[in-house]
Amino acid sequence: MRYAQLVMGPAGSGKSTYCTNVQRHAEDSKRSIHVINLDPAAERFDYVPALDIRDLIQLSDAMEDEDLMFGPNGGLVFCMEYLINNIKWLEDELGSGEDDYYLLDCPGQIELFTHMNVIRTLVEHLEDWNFRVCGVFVLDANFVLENSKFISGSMVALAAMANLAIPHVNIITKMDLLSKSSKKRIERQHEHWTNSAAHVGPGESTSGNL
Ligand SMILES: Nc1nc2c(ncn2[C@@H]2O[C@H](COP(=O)(O)OP(=O)(O)OP(=O)(O)O)[C@@H](O)[C@H]2O)c(=O)[nH]1
Repeated sequence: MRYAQLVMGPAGSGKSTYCTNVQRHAEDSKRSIHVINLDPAAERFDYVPALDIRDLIQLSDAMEDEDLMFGPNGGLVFCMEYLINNIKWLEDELGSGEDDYYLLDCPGQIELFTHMNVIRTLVEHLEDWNFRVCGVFVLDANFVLENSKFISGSMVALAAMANLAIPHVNIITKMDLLSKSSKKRIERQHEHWTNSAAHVGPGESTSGNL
């Protein structure tokens, strides 16, 4: 069995930083976690990638093609579909190791996860190659401080979870940038949800205001 975390979330939410820190944490405890860059538009990241989609295709390849004439979003979707159409490249690069652990650092285009098939197809391939895949949805702490952003962030995470149908974990990043009082508010609310969820019965609902 092999393991993979599909690290997704809006642009700039902290996906690459999460991958870097998890990889470093693993190194500190003498374990090896490989990171794959799946963003064909990535310019820089601090981890050492075991694999990089840019060795297969880069966003500029799609955008500079005079026949395709893609803009940034269309170009990115084209690159991800190109990966799926050339999935043998990924299969060969991954080889057939046992107990390997990978983090897949995905692009920030949220539609890839919420209502397109491309990432779901990628997950199906990984499962065929004996991977157990978990979704890790990374969300900036600002998304949980304001009610409207909280609803939007929760809905996007939920849509990704429903579309991909794999075990799913949400992670709030940039907590260090919050004031003490904002952190306390989030902690209080989290406690409220955890307690409510523990006591809620079938057909009942839980609610709370931030
Ligand atoms: N203070 C702080 N900064 C963070 C944290 N996580 C990420 N950042 C910063 O936020 C910025 C974006 O982080 P990335 O890890 O590149 O975000 P990303 O989701 O990979 O971005 P895209 O690949 O563009 O979608 C960088 O400047 C990071 O240093 C965090 O937990 N705390």
